[in-house]
Amino acid sequence: MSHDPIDLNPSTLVELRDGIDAIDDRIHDLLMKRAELVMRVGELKGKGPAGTPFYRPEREAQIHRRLEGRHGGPLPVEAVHRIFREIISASLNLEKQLSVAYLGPEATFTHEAALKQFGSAFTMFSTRTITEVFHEVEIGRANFGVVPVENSLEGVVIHTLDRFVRSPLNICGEVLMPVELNLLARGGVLGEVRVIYGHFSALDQCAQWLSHYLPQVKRVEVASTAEAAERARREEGAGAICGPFAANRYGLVVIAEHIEDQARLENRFLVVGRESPAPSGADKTSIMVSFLDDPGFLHRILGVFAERGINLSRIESRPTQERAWDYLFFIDMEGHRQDEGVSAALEALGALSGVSVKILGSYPQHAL
Ligand SMILES: O=C(O)C(=O)C[C@]1(C(=O)O)C=C[C@@H](O)C=C1
Repeated sequence: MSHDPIDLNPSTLVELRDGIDAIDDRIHDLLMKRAELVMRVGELKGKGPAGTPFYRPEREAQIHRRLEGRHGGPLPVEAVHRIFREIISASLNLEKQLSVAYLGPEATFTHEAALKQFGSAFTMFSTRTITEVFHEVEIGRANFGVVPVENSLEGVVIHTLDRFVRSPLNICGEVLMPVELNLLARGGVLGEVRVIYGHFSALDQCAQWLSHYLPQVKRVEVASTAEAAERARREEGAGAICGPFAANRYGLVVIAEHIEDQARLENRFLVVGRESPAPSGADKTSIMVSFLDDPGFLHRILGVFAERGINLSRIESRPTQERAWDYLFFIDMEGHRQDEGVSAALEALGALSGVSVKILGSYPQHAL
């Protein structure tokens, strides 16, 4: 492809728009060329052994990290990530059509996380519970599932951890999303709000703001932020605490932005599936460990990682659901199970008598 150089210093509106048209033509041509290459990648995968994965989160993470590394210019890097998310999503759709189940209803934070991970070319459907997300993937009705696992204020989502105990699925990815909570309603006037609907954690996260600005207004707990938005859409004088994503979907007006009491809240979600991503260069590994209720055992387990200089990013304990007072530990560490240090630590852990280890997955650290 040879092109005329694009004039970056035009002076009139017509010339500026001519320049934009010329650039759009090139972007369009290049997108089609990229799609042709991706289709050839898809053909190679199709000829590979049965079960060769089409979705390659480690490769996608590398693409995003590489772009971030070369980024410069007026567009924010988040916009670049969003654009490439969609390019990759549409490209993968040429290789294979894949589906994703997420904890619904529509317009929840988990839905937003699923779109952030997979883009909009995937077939997506919601389920009512976390267990159903796992089930849909386990029986093959969805290729992947997205579930919440951690909220930086409320802590861990126990249903998700508990479900891993009896699920054959792997963790294939994580999505981190800053929490933005807004007050929404059909009309945009604070003084007209008579009742506020919200998920219990959203109400909790905004408690100070609500007490200060709307001390007399009744707060009603509902099952999800999406349900709160639905109620606010139907009821006169009702407000809902939701993210901006729900505001668009339910046609509500934002009355107040960022009403969360604590800045920089973050939610973490997991992608579950049957595939095991290859190393991406910056990965995490999650495991589940159970051991005899013996003094010093936890110390020995943690020692296995400390001796090898492996950084643990999270440790969470849960009752085993089998015997009272027996505990399971969920441990996240930096590195991929194929990395030398992590693989040696996992081997040493498995060799400790009285310890059983289940590897839940190695996956790229959140890239965007
Ligand atoms: O590199 C691959 O394996 C591809 O299929 C190409 C591509 C892309 O568009 O760049 C598409 C989907 C994969 O999840 C990763 C990357």
